[in-house]
Amino acid sequence: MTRERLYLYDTTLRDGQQTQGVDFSAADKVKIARALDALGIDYIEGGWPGANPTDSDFFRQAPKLKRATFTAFGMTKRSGRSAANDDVLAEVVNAGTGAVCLVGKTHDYHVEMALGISLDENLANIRESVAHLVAQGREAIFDAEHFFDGWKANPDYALACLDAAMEGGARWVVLCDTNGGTLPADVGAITAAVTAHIPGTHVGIHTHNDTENAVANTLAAVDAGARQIQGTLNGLGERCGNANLCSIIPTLMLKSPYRERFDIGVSEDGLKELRRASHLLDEVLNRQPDRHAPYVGAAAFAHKAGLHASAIIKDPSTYEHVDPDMVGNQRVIPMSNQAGRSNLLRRLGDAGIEVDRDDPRLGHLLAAVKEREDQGFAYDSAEASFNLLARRMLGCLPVFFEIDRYRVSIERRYNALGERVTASEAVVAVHVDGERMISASESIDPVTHQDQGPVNALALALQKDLGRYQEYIDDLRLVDFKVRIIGAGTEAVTRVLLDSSDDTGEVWSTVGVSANIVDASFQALEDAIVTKLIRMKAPAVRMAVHG
Ligand SMILES: CC(=O)SCCNC(=O)CCNC(=O)[C@H](O)C(C)(C)COP(=O)(O)OP(=O)(O)OC[C@H]1O[C@@H](n2cnc3c(N)ncnc32)[C@H](O)[C@@H]1OP(=O)(O)O
Ligand SMILES: CC(=O)C(=O)O
Repeated sequence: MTRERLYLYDTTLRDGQQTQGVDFSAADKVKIARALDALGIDYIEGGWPGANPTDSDFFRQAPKLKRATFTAFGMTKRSGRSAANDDVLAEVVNAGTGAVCLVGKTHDYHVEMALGISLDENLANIRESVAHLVAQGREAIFDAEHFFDGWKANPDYALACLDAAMEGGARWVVLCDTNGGTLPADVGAITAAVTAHIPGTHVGIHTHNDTENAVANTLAAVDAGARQIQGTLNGLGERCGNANLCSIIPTLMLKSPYRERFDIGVSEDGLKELRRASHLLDEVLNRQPDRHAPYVGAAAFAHKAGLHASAIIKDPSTYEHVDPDMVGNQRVIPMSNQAGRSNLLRRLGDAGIEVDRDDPRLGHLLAAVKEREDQGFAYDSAEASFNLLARRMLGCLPVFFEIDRYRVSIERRYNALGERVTASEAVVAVHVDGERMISASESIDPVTHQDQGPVNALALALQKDLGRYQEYIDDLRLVDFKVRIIGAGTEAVTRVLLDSSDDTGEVWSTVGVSANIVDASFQALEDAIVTKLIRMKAPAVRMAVHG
């Protein structure tokens, strides 16, 4: 079978920017465009030049892309003027990109209701706008807005809009499920009808995720002949999002029948960078990555149940649909009350702790994990705390410092401007190899001068002076903090999960459980610091007492 080329078109910087709460700066866009280019995306849509100052700025300082075609987005010309005299279109064309994508109406109702023009006038606007791009030497792409709904209402007219774009010289006509309500069988049937009329090598697909079917709809369109795929990183996009390229790309490369039939611009090495690109977007948006995202999520290859872990150790394919390494991800065998001995052994091996399968201490550790999970600890999320517990029970936990006591105070008062404010202070006393050190800290944000709360004050105090260990923890940062009340009434306890990081960019999670939220936080904090010291191979004062 001869292989065919599928083209990937990324609209993170345009449709992704239409997500509520997303507001890229021009610098953010440059960073994301570079990552997409490195990944092997064919077209990178940068935004709508002229629509807002950020997009205009971004196109002015457009990044030099190595292989992707940089694309500007706009709309077809308005009626009553020529394409050359339409000021909105002019700004789009003047951005000087190799390709230009214009959205145009293809649903007869929208033409008459939203644009208020005749159906023929709309066809002429599409044809002339596309021809104008081609006359300027640009690759022209036509985004056929509301195409599937339009087809259901009036297929002849929807198709006539595509024909008008093709007559104007469009390289691609892209079928858009703008409202995201079409289901895969309809997308497949309608796309097949289109590709029977216009060769699929000119047909693209743009789907929205309003029924959680954006990826399935995209694949249905490819099955029916579409050869350009529009989508976004992490499925960002208007309302519920667009088709997620982080799911589509590995599916095309690793799954039958796509891997046997198609080539895309992403190489095997590029595929390993997908997870990084996904996380880069989260970083830009200051969002926690979705742990359960297919292929790229931290839990995408996490095997919690004992039966799964036992078989995984014998052959990973027993519970994995692809090798995590191929998408730059890794297998995780978390510890939890679902775990058996196999989970435990695997997890210990990952942490560099070698134990014989028949070692009786394994049974004690397993029982301890299950008992502590019953109390509220969550070791499947807090791998670092699991490692510390295991080390303690197996007699290989280094002791660096010991907490003597801590104290936290919170005050609410009125400042000099008469505003109600809070102030948190903490004092921590630690012993390091016989030397007692006391540190105090208050928790004030240096920029906003706002109180950052008692846990932050404790963290600052604990990290302020650890004597000879101070140099090892200078780059330690707390990056996320989650609090959950477990149980109810007088039995309720607080669980705190803390994510920490350092200059390596790696993140580790720790957990604390107590009836007191500050104490639960302090436990998680102490585990985070001990983990950092172990990671840094800091010399221990001694080993913890076994068991
Ligand atoms: C399906 C999609 O997601 S397409 C992408 C949508 N993205 C955006 O809208 C974000 C960027 N848009 C904008 O910043 C603004 O809408 C602008 C700058 C483009 C236009 O702003 P304004 O001139 O103030 O118009 P406004 O946004 O109020 O309305 C859109 C106008 O475009 C017209 N229009 C809509 N689609 C088209 C089209 N395909 N071809 C021609 N005209 C169109 C509408 O009829 C309306 O005109 P009217 O005000 O005469 O009724
Ligand atoms: C063009 C586009 O974003 C849509 O129709 O959804």
